Amino acid sequence: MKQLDVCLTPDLLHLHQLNNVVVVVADIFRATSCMVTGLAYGVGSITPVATVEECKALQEKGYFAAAERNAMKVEGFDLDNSPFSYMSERLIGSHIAMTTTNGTLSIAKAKSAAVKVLIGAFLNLGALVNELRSEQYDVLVLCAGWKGRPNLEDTLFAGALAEALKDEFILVEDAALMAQRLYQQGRGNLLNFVANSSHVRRLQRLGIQKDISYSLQTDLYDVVPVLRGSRLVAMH
Ligand SMILES: O=C(O)[C@H](CS(=O)(=O)O)OP(=O)(O)O
Repeated sequence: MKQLDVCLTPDLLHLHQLNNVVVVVADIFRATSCMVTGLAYGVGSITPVATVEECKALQEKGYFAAAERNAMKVEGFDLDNSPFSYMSERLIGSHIAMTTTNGTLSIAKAKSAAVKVLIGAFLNLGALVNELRSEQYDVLVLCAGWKGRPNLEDTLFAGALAEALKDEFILVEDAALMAQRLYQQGRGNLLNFVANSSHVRRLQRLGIQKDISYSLQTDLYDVVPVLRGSRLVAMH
């Protein structure tokens, strides 16, 4: 039987074997919610990069560029890290370069070794579950966390995936069981469950409220972003 494991933060990724593993990167607030939204709204591709400098270089080549650090847009870039910014008509068919504090760094860490990198959010949970059911490989959910620390919302998402796939995948390690049990506890009201979390408090301090409830909605979109070369594109 296939195995599903959870890496609670990218700083623990060195403990995981990624050969023949599909990695699902999750950064609920807000990078992977942006990626799913953008591709659902018709963005052509999103190139995740780890640094602001790499993002700038792609902007100079004609990409729309999204650069965020500590939840704020970096000066000189076109887009911030709000999913609502990815709903614009001007982005349909466009190529976006994106760097964020935690999410794109996690993708950069996973991409060299994984057999495939997929992007997960509550927004595309059902589509992702269907995709993973037909995968022949083990799955690792990589939670982006916050600057090397685990966080509640990404772990909840990992738990939602573990719960949905529990008949097809064995949950071998305690991190997967912890995530699953956390989700079982919180699923009745995700918004309430994350209310005092560090990321929610940080976003609220900056007046960013609507992204929180938006990103906790389940199954809004049928799109599964997959990394092809350096670009994330919609899988089907
Ligand atoms: O913009 C975000 O929500 C975060 C920034 S921080 O974690 O609040 O500093 O970036 P992300 O890479 O999407 O976690």
